[in-house]
Amino acid sequence: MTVDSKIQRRGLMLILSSPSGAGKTTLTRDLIQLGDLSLSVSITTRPRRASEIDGVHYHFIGRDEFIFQRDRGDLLEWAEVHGNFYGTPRKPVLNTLASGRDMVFDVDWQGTLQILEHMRDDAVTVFILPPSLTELRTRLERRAEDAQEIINRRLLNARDEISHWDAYDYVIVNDDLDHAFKALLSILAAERLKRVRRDGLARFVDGLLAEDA
Ligand SMILES: Nc1nc2c(ncn2[C@@H]2O[C@H](COP(=O)(O)OP(=O)(O)O)[C@@H](O)[C@H]2O)c(=O)[nH]1
Ligand SMILES: Nc1ncnc2c1ncn2[C@@H]1O[C@H](COP(=O)(O)OP(=O)(O)O)[C@@H](O)[C@H]1O
Repeated sequence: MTVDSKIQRRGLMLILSSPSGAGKTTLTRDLIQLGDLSLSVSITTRPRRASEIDGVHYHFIGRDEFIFQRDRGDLLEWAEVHGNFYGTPRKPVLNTLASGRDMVFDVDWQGTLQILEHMRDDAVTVFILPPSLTELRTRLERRAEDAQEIINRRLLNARDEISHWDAYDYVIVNDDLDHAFKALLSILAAERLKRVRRDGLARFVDGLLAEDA
């Protein structure tokens, strides 16, 4: 471990948004496999897809339970997307960031704006664009996880989601997956080095200046 990498800092919130099918879940999965970021597991009222595991991809809950948790103030943010409720449990986020570990969030533009309102300094926002809407349809159909009617609804919502692209710090066009992933890693690497995040820097510099060299 280098001296630089040992300087203490608070965890950051890497927030990814995109229209459905642009590749957020794939990019998030690849990031988590690196092992040094945690995924914020949302609660949702959406039915589970065949490939999804309860508690890993989402916590799948009923509408009444969602409203109960929301009204009790358990959520950092929440939104209704494609007719379902989604929300980010607050406690795991605050604990993880305080421990210095970074977190990845897959939330829509409404959730992103709510997080920015309260936690701007911790957040890094990235919008993922598809190379074209035709390719977006192809990806949703090839993924084959949703009924045609649900795919159509997601495509209809895509223009609205995309219209919020300019609220984000970074934008990546996910044409080639490898290229998009590398771009994401560059963003993460640079953001981890930001002076304002590194609480331990002042102490390190004090130590440097006090040295009797
Ligand atoms: N605001 C908010 N949006 C979420 C949350 N979890 C997921 N979403 C968004 O909900 C939308 C639908 O997600 P999902 O049902 O997994 O479908 P997919 O995007 O087609 O894989 C996406 O835009 C997600 O980013 C959350 O906790 N809060
Ligand atoms: N760059 C890419 N080129 C081709 N297919 C991709 C690319 N990125 C993702 N996909 C595929 O597109 C589909 C939708 O991706 P997914 O990550 O589920 O999107 P989202 O989470 O944004 O809805 C998946 O089948 C995924 O394997």
